[in-house]
Amino acid sequence: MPSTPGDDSDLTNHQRAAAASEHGAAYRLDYIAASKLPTPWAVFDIHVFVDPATAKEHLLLTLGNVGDGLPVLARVHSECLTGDALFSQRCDCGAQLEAALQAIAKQGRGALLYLRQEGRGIGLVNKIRAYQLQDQGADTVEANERLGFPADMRRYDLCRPMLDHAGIRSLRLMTNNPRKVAAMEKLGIQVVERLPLQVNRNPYNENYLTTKASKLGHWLKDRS
Ligand SMILES: Nc1nc2c(ncn2[C@@H]2O[C@H](COP(=O)(O)OP(=O)(O)OP(=O)(O)O)[C@@H](O)[C@H]2O)c(=O)[nH]1
Ligand SMILES: [Zn+2]
Repeated sequence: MPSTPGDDSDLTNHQRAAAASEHGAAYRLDYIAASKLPTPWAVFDIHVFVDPATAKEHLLLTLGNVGDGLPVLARVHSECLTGDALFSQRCDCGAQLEAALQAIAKQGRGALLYLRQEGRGIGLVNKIRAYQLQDQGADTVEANERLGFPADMRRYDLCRPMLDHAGIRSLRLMTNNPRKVAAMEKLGIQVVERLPLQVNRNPYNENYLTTKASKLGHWLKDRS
């Protein structure tokens, strides 16, 4: 298992988080603070939480009254520094983030959970290592496996304290990932509707998206 200083991923975080929620106990996140987050599309409320098991910060953006018991238009988004902040076209993350915030703004009500689970949980350093293997011909799943990681190491039980904090019990979830829908339902969060979020298919992410559909089970149509 590769491990370097600054490698924030990985089995260590995963094991710490798993230990923290052992025996079916509710996952614990500490709520720290909230403020306003003006974006080009709406002024969101931003809430920051810290995971005491991993010291990772996780964010919840809300818009409007989401604690009224009605289903909430929502996106559960895993961190992708390259896509979300650096405009990478290797994946669809940045475009999905923007589209989700725009959809919530249009609705005037909704929530976005920004989970610091970079690289499907393997961390930034290992994601770039995985990209290097992909440059040599591996697909996104094979690259993870060659590095000694499972295809997807993310966990979603940390969503529950964030949703509880906002009083959210049911979702209209924007995702193409069946694991996210199943994970929410396992947490006791009802998914009343699953909304596809297919944006920015391009020559650089064509293979990545095809592999997501064939190996990770994503609901993706050929064209977006
Ligand atoms: N290990 C690895 N992670 C990647 C790669 N490309 C993108 N990622 C990560 O994959 C994750 C994508 O997360 P989400 O945007 O929540 O997407 P998803 O779970 O595929 O499902 P959707 O809800 O349909 O978007 C992020 O953590 C990215 O950093 C890759 O090639 N290898
Ligand atoms: Zn990405």
